[in-house]
Amino acid sequence: MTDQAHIRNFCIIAHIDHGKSTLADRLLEFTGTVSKRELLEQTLDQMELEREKGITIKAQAVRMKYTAQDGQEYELNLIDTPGHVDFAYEVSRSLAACEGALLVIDATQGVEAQTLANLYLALEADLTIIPVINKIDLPSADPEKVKQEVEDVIGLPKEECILASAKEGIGTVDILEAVVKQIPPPAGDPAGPLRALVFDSHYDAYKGVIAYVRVVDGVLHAEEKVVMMATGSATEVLEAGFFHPRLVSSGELTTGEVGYIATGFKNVKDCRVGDTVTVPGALGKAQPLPGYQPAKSMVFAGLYPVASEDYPELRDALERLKLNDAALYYEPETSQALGFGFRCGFLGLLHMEIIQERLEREYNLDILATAPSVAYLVTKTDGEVIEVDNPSEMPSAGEVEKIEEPFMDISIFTPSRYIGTIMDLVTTRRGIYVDLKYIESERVLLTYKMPLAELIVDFYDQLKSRTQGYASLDYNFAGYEASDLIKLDILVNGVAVDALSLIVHRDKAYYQGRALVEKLRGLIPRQLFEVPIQAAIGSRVIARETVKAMRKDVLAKCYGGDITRKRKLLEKQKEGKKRMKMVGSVEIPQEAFMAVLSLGDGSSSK
Ligand SMILES: Nc1nc2c(ncn2[C@@H]2O[C@H](COP(=O)(O)OP(=O)(O)OP(=O)(O)O)[C@@H](O)[C@H]2O)c(=O)[nH]1
Repeated sequence: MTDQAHIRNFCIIAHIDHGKSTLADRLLEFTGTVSKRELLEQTLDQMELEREKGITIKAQAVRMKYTAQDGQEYELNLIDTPGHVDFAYEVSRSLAACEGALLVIDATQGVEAQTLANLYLALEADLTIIPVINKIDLPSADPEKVKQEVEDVIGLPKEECILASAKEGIGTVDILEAVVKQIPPPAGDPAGPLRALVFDSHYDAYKGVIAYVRVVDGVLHAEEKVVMMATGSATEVLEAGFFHPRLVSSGELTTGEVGYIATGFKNVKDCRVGDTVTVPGALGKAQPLPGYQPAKSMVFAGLYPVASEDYPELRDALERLKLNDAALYYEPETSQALGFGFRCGFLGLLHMEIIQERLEREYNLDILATAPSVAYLVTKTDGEVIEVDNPSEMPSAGEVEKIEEPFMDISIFTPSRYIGTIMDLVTTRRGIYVDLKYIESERVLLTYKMPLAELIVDFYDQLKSRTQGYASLDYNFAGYEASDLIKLDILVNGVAVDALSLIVHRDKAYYQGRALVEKLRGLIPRQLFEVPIQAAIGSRVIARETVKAMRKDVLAKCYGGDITRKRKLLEKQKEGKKRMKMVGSVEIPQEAFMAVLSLGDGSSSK
């Protein structure tokens, strides 16, 4: 047990790639928590996918012992926060478990969109901020310029910046000393009723749900009965302890400490991020810790097995993923075109991508995904308000009074030479200009309001390509607003394909309809007969293209001679078929369902 005066709880926040994980590794190594060799096995980012994508998805916590220059030993808890905006709520809960944050800024890049986004979250959580300018070993590092940015943009005195190289271990001691001296110790009530904040949780096949907790008041003991204040779920703590960096069972966690409890719950939904752990006796007396929010899906898509007999496997896989991911939402859905599948809700596009990849890689499933959609609020003429997250379920125009869609506040950091092309991009995406602020002579912060539906259709890729990768983006939900939206149907061979319907702005409907049928003509393979592809609003066809009938047998090319070539060709064809769906009498490939994602903007400058 450590008294609160000798505990420091902190996290590292940074823009992607500014060196958060490398700095964490250096701190763990310097304090002897892990050896260099163990570090190679990557301790903080555990999931394979995280490593490959180079991002941190799940927050975790590690305890270190550090003897400071004042001769005293401190317990330092480093809480790792997810780095992507899709997981902003999880970030905010991890921050709520800390008293301070190291704000890492790349000395060659300066302040970026997520540096500020994370900083604001940290300030909201009332954390002490220690600015660290990292990568000063690089020849292109310009620490003086970045210091000035810290003063001008972030508002912290530039003298407070610690210069560091996480790669070479420069500045490590300065950082640890600053953590001890500047970050306040926890100030909970040791005698009060138990209150512990769940800032992350995951499902473990042997121990059930493991919750990562910060004890705010009181003491948490193993074998004690506990209750979750928000969900009401009750259980007995099977084990309590901390990460060092592997699980160390310690029997209890005292006031101010960070660690884990094995809850025995079978599903993370019993033990949600943001919930408060307490003891049954304190219910009604102790207030829940502030900030609990159920996860809210922002992006929706249909997931269908390519082979319909895989449906039960897909259901089981989603069920298992959900055990570990309270933010994943799904329900059965039937599409005329695609058969039986699931409507899924995700926190954002990255979340969706991760789930899709896990289904394919860990569960070996071939999945067909429909284009992502947002949730629309539709007021019908009879006054009823419904939520529609699947374009094919949009009521017909005659029944609709108004449609509201989610808008986001977006901020873009960019060198000023790209202002023109970004403005152009954002405007074609129905963005509304809010502000332009010079960060320094050649860098600006642009803010806009923009529909989420426009953001999820390759906006980020467009932004990156138009700015040679220099711009950085951050966004937050702003609220629902009414827009002039209509449903665009796509007919293949005279049949409306429900999974290809989309909701578009009236002004863009004609352009998007044209672009989509043109694109589909290139994607839908030739059949034995001619296939018309049409875009329609209600019963009015606004665009048409035709896929010509197939003329030659593909094998004709081989002159009937070389059998191995023939076999190769057939195999290649089979491969190409993997992600095809028969819709009526026409085969439609996966790419067709995603075609809407790469339609471009109808703007000239690319
Ligand atoms: N030269 C140099 N490279 C560094 C330093 N710190 C980190 N890097 C490199 O920068 C890259 C990104 O570092 P990470 O620690 O993975 O960055 P991160 O902020 O954790 O990234 P995310 O997990 O994606 O948020 C890696 O290739 C590191 O090796 C440094 O001090 N000097």
